[in-house]
Amino acid sequence: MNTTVTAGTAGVSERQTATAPQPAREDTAVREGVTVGMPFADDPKFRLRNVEVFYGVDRAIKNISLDIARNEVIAFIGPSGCGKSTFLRCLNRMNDSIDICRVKGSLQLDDLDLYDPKRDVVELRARVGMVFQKPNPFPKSIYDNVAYGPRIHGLANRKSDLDDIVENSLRKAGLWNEVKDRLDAVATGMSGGQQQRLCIARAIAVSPEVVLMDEPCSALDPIATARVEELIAELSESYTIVIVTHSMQQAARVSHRTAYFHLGHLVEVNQTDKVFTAPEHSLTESYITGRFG
Ligand SMILES: Nc1ncnc2c1ncn2[C@@H]1O[C@H](COP(=O)(O)OP(=O)(O)OP(=O)(O)O)[C@@H](O)[C@H]1O
Repeated sequence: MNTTVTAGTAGVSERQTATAPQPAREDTAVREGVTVGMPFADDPKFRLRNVEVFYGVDRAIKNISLDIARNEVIAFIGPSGCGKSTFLRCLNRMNDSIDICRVKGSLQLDDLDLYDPKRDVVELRARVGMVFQKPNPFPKSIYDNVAYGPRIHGLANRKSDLDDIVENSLRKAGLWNEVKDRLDAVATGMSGGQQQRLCIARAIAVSPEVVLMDEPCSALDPIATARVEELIAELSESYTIVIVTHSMQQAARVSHRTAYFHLGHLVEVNQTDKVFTAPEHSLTESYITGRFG
């Protein structure tokens, strides 16, 4: 990661310096729109301000402001139902498919307004790819799973170009050696871990800038999980990665910064080692020490 993250209080002051004295441990109160730690970044990939998400009349995300730096891996953690997936899905407008869902606030990817009504969502999702909890390969061949996106986005003019994209994507996903002799085999016949790496290959085949991962290892065994975690480290050299995880060990292993969500609020964002060794907010501490969750 090559972007400086900065301290700040959402909606109040974005540009306190990173070296400003840290406040004493916050009490257990959550103050709406206030996030302790380092929620902001210089020259961020995503600039998200005063984001609120409603399902009907229920407010699932409550005035959250956050920057996501270029080429960082940021982990979203927090108790079940606190809004991690809802917030993640705002980043490539996955929530659009839920009729009762409404998103408010300012959400920018570079200088692009994500929620501009004229935005081409298919194009946006090519820039901001997604890997889901359960591996979901298409019931097609391994080759066609990876070639699907480049084909619909017209990224390859010749068969040999498409072959190159498929091979490179499978290599980056750490799967090439396992599948190069059976590219025509149906993808649903692979192991769960292989299927998830195939889904990662499929996501990166369209050269996204960001990969969103919603609990990508929850259906995998420890060996397949370790492989995907290694892959996240390798991919972070080229992509910005946002990962929702229930595993604090996983957040600690793979991410640069960790964001702690609580009842729709973003309570704390800090460098991952700080979150797990010296959290600033007492709610973060309670969660990481297992007092609730
Ligand atoms: N499609 C939906 N319709 C209505 N409410 C929803 C919908 N999806 C999520 N919610 C509600 O929004 C809130 C946040 O849910 P979300 O799934 O984002 O939380 P989460 O932190 O990702 O949870 P988990 O860790 O259990 O996956 C919850 O109260 C949930 O019930």
